Amino acid sequence: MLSARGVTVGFGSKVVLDNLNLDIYRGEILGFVGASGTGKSVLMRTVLRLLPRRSGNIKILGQDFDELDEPQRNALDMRLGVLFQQGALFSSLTVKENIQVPMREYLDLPQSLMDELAQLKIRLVGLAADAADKYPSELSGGMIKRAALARALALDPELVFLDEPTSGLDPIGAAEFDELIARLRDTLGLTVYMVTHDLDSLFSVCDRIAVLGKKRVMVEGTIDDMLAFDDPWVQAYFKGKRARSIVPQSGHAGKDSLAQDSRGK
Ligand SMILES: Nc1ncnc2c1ncn2[C@@H]1O[C@H](COP(=O)(O)OP(=O)(O)OP(=O)(O)O)[C@@H](O)[C@H]1O
Repeated sequence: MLSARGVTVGFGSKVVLDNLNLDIYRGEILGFVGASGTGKSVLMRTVLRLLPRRSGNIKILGQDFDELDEPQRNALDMRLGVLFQQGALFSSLTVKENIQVPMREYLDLPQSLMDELAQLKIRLVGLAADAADKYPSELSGGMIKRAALARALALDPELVFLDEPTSGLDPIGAAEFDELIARLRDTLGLTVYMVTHDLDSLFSVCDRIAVLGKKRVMVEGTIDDMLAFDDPWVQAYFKGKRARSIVPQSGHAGKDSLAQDSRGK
């Protein structure tokens, strides 16, 4: 679904990502972690072409944006969904209107059909029907995340990018959001790229984890791969006090067995 090779990104004299490689496979939920300021958001924005890269190439759904013309780029963009940090909803638009923004941008549909589609997405993410006409300021943090997810799903994408989707949610709200993501992956066949600091999310819903450090993906794999990886930050993150309360520290801990110990289970 995504293949990044030799990606280098910087600002002035500062190199943030250096010769980074990353793969995401169809149908998986990939958890992307790394210390604050290591470049997780920069990579996501680079993949989405919101930031330029200095070198390397990125293929999404088998296609390289650089080799596409404008209509082909739009067609590829429509197959991607994005949930930015804090939801990034337009504050002057209702939930329904926010969900319809990508529809207006890419499709030419009658208003009545867009209204029906927006209601469908609202129900899909577990919001009440009357959320449609509310403004973001009238929503709780959890509702904002769900509304933003509904907008990310507006065009039935195949690959969804989530930037810290559970940050700011209480543990129960975060667990429910994780379950929603897993259910949507199972029912819609989504592939999910999820930047997160949330250990519970990593242990309960992610199929694989990639760790960003030293300006590249240091290690990709299962929790067992993380536990076995010899790097001080990775060891501290996955074997630290908080992690120990969630994840069994012996090897061979599959995702299912991990899930039993995770938040809310
Ligand atoms: N537009 C920009 N111009 C200059 N520097 C930037 C820009 N965007 C990001 N950076 C720098 O790139 C580095 C990586 O930032 P980024 O936001 O990707 O970190 P992150 O890993 O997502 O952090 P966090 O987990 O705290 O969200 C930081 O040092 C940041 O200051």
